[in-house]
Amino acid sequence: MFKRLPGDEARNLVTTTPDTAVVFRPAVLKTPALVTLIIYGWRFLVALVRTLWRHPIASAVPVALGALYAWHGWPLTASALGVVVLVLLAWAFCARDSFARLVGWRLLAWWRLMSVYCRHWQAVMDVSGLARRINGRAYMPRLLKVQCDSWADRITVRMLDGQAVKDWSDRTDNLAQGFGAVSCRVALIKGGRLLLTFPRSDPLAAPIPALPIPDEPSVGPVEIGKQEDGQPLKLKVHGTHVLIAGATGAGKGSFLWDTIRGLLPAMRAGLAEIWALDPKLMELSFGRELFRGRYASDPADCADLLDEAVSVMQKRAARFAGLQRSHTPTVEDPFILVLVDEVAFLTAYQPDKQLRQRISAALATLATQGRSVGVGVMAALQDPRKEVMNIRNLFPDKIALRLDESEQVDMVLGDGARDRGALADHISPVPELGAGVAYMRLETSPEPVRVRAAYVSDDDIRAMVATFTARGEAA
Ligand SMILES: Nc1ncnc2c1ncn2[C@@H]1O[C@H](COP(=O)(O)OP(=O)(O)OP(=O)(O)O)[C@@H](O)[C@H]1O
Repeated sequence: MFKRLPGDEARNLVTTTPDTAVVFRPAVLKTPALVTLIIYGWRFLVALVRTLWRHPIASAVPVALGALYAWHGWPLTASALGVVVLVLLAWAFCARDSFARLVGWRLLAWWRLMSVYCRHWQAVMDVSGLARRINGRAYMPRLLKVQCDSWADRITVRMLDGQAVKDWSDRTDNLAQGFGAVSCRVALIKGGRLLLTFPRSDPLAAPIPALPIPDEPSVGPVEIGKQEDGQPLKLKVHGTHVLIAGATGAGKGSFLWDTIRGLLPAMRAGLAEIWALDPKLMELSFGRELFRGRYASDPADCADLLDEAVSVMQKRAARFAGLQRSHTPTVEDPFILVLVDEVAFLTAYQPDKQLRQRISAALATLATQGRSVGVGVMAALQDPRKEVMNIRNLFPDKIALRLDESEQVDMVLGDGARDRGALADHISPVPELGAGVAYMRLETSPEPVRVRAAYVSDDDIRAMVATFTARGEAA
């Protein structure tokens, strides 16, 4: 009561529910002034000790300067302050990273705490409906900590007793607007504590040019773009299956071509093969020479290629049985990535029922048994509905580019993904702003991550073909 409504205010409060005549009048307990003073004194002492304990250096500097001023007057204090500032500047100049880690981000966090979060906390909590007033008493979620890095502010919050993560994830837009950020992400740290992430800048705002082809042959994770915190986006393709969904023009082709690009050295070394299915005849045909004959566009040929992949997979499984439980790529048993552009052409829109069933069965077999023997599937499609792609749950890793409807987000990324901040239906349809931008949900982490794939242009593909095919090697 003291904390929220000091003095005599509480006695004047009357709360009524809007639709009934029920009236709450808080019971006011008169507290002696001495008790109030002791409570405030105790709180002050606790806060002081906590500050000294948590920030010994930051506390020591003003104390030392104050002592210097008291004993030696302002000239010596001003000189000492100047020295401190110079040392900090020299540190920032010479060792930027350590300065940022130990001083810069902490100062920024303090500044953001004071200037943004403390200042607007009560208003944002009240207006967004996350604070509660019961019988005249205010219950406010507690702001515990603010941390900053080069990309975002991360705020640790203690929820009110009885609140659910969903209460917060339903209000991410209110929180983002309230604190002047473009978006807000909510993640549970432990029971009752949440981490709110407010990005301050967007490293994905501009298209990313094609990344250099790696020097070393590797089957991944393949670097294909950037994550929203500015870190490289490395996509695991070996030992998993990846489903990519996005509306037309969302940039699905970038994910396919970035992956091919990253695997080129491994393909040249014989450690990887890409088997390409291109029923739309638009995307992968452009670099078909890269696939060394493992390319099909006609549905019947696609079915044959898939059956062949199943047969390789089953032979491997028979050889590996009892000897090894996971696959290591070798020239004899390379990693095979079956790449399917617009898989719905084969599984849903294919008029020949027999062919459709054959293709669906082969894809399901690969997706259920392939990853431990080094056969992976990466499939792209526009329409993620179950009628179109009934095996979408067999893909452990999922990527949602721009989608037309909010319900499609959970269809692609799994239940609750949109509540956790995967706003794939909000990605801009303007290619410069939104093409290649996606939310990715991996088997190993339920939190969707916003990413952008690098753009592999037609010229890049031509250069890849020229360098990595017999034509290029002969030249
Ligand atoms: N990663 C990217 N960064 C920037 N722009 C991109 C990116 N990927 C694609 N684009 C732009 O968006 C356009 C559409 O891309 P793309 O053809 O890959 O989309 P898609 O999802 O495959 O569409 P569709 O399903 O119709 O084939 C491209 O022509 C290009 O201009």
